Amino acid sequence: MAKRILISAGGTGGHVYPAQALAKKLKAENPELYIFFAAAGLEGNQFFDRESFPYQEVSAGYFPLKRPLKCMASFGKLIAGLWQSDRLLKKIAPDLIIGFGSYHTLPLLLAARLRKIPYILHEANSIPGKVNKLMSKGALATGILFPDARNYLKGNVVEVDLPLRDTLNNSFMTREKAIEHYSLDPDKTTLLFFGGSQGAASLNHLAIETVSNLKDWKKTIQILHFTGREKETSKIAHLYNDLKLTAYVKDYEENMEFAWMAGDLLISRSGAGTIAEEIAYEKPGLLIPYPMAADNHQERNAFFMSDKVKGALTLIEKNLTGKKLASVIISLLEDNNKALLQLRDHIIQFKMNTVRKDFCEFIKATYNGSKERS
Ligand SMILES: CC(=O)N[C@H]1[C@@H](OP(=O)(O)OP(=O)(O)OC[C@H]2O[C@@H](n3ccc(=O)[nH]c3=O)[C@H](O)[C@@H]2O)O[C@H](CO)[C@@H](O)[C@@H]1O
Repeated sequence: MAKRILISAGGTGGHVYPAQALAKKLKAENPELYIFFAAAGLEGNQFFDRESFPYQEVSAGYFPLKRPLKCMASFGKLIAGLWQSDRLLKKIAPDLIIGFGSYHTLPLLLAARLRKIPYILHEANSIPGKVNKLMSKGALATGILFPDARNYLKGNVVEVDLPLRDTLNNSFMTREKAIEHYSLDPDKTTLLFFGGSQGAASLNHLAIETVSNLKDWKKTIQILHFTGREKETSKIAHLYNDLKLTAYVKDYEENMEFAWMAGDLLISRSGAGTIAEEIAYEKPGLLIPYPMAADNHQERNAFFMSDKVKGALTLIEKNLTGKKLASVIISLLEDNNKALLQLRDHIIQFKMNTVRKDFCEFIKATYNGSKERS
């Protein structure tokens, strides 16, 4: 197996969390392994744990084709990033590079290709981003989470899992412990609201409008809400309080294992990480895709969960009001959560019928196979 691995991932939690989870898993299996992180946006990144791994910031820019000035500035950043990456690769001399997509990783992958260093990609979304589309041809392999992504990629494309943070594999966590942690009521159904790793102002607004229409259900439901927005947290907590609803509200949950265990119905964006965790924890969801996501990939992610897994419903934001969302929630909770439990059964069925390669094992097998062939 490779002795020196460089991982490139930057940006939001959806990219950085799985990259770090993979690094920790590889390192736990082989403490001798040298792992280095490099990408744009690592410095100051709230999701990247700068204590755990050596890293270097690399310049990169994105290319919004309708904004030529921005593209020109990005081109300068890309050239600078290529130069930095080339110096870094010379210094670190990795045997293998693993890229988690997005423009943050482009200079490093281009430099790897020029130096003929092998690389493996991970694509978490149903519709891959431009960098993975461009770079998949020269990759040893690309691991995908959603089957549809295959249609956009070249080379060896294999379905794998999304590495989850080790805290999410806590087998000692129970619903009782999690409910107690938030001082919630074990007999109520918990609606879990959050808007991805960065929060979503429109989802926060919708949550308020929705629960205002659920007043008659306050003996049955309670709310767990991570706003992602410091400024909005206390206002939202007060509103739930005024509605006399049992609720726990905070900006951001670092220990999502509590949230996933305490939640009974997820109401969130449809980022890849959210869906992977939703399946892992067998939690039915109401998924409201972020309408501005590149190529509308969140909508395709959500459709996978609602149409293939049948463990969630996809609700399109532009057609959605709090009243409508409340009526969907009620339809799931009627008859002692009958429809909610059906959604959960579908997730369990899906898990039983789906075997996914572990991305960590896949990397080792792919790298070793390539060495034997060369
Ligand atoms: C706006 C946008 O383009 N978002 C993208 C971004 O989403 P985003 O960064 O929101 O990522 P995901 O939905 O993939 O994952 C969210 C992660 O944040 C964690 N979490 C969330 C709230 C909280 O309080 N605490 C916490 O730890 C969740 O447990 C999960 O691990 O990357 C994803 C993976 O490429 C894409 O699918 C999304 O489309």
